[in-house]
Amino acid sequence: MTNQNAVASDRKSAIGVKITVTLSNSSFFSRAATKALPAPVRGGYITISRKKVARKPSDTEGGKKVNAWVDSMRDSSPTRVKSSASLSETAEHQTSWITRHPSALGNFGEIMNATKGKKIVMFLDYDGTLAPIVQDPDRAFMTDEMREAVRNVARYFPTAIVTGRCRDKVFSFVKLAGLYYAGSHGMDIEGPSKNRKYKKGNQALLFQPASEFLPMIDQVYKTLLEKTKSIPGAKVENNKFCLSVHFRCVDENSWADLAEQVKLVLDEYPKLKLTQGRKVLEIRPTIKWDKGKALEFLLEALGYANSKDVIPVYIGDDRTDEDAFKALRNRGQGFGILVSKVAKETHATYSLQEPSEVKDFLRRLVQWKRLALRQQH
Ligand SMILES: O=P(O)(O)OC[C@H]1O[C@H](O[C@H]2O[C@H](CO)[C@@H](O)[C@H](O)[C@H]2O)[C@H](O)[C@@H](O)[C@@H]1O
Repeated sequence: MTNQNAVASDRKSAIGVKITVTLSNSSFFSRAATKALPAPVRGGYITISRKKVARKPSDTEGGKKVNAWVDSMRDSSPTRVKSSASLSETAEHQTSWITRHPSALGNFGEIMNATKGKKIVMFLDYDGTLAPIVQDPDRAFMTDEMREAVRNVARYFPTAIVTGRCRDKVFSFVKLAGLYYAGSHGMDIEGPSKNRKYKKGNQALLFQPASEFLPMIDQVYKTLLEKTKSIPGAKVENNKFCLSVHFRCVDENSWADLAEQVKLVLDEYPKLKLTQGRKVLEIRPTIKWDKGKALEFLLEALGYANSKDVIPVYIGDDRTDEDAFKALRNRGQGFGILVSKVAKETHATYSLQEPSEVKDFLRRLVQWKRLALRQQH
């Protein structure tokens, strides 16, 4: 592991004064998976159906790549059940999936029994988890009730928002101080510092392992805006250390064209890579950093890197959240909860159907904690 340096800054934020952290050979970077993993799970999502959609000619490597992105994006956005899958097969599949990934609400007692005497640390994805998926990414607001649930959870448990979004943007949605915010898929982490290693007076933690990529990301953002402006519905979002190219409002027949434009731009930047989310292609630096690494980093910053008494709980809905679910499996500690109504291959242990169930889960967690505290006194 090379050093991960962030630039010192004295810019004030809602959370406090930021400081730089320099991590060198931190144990969590090199920790091998020591605990047995459950049955291997392949990444990605189960394809429920197919729809005819315009494809690029696939006789070139580039064409194949574009087709693969488009197919994969459709597979990762299984919003429609198609006639090709018989209803009974689908129902059977769903039942078997829910048996493997039972409801975190239905199994709340079992989960809480496993956490007894241990410190819960909460990790929450934003889009599709705290806020429902909507057409316009700029209007993906969380409800006041959800905000209240998160505020209460954070009163009792260290809580982090881990998102692909720009950190400032997600803060403007969540509007809660005292939490950790890991934006740009964990490439921009800020929050209160508990670990003395990271603490200097009242200063907070700031960790930006991809800061050297900022000028490149800005350049690509401008190029992508230009190259995609003629495709109706296409939207490019600047998430500071990464970019999102949105397909949600683009006609499916133009998906291949949009993907092709992204590919042509990306071809010029070998230090950037592409990942996929829900009707979105995400461009990010090739550094080995993701939501799983962010989770490990935050546990270390909280002083729990090697603790046996910590239960990290990660709730997320997207493919990029799988890195965090995997990190928990590798630690043999805590559990992931996938937010999904449909069967998806996942490393998460439990499931919840939608953000309103996430809110119910968070509320029950707070009630349980309050009861436990009352019983202690
Ligand atoms: O890590 P997350 O918090 O889940 O962020 C992932 C991406 O979420 C946003 O896009 C998604 O939500 C939008 C609003 O509901 C929706 O319109 C879009 O189709 C989804 O992909 C966000 O806009 C992206 O920048 C994030 O990368």
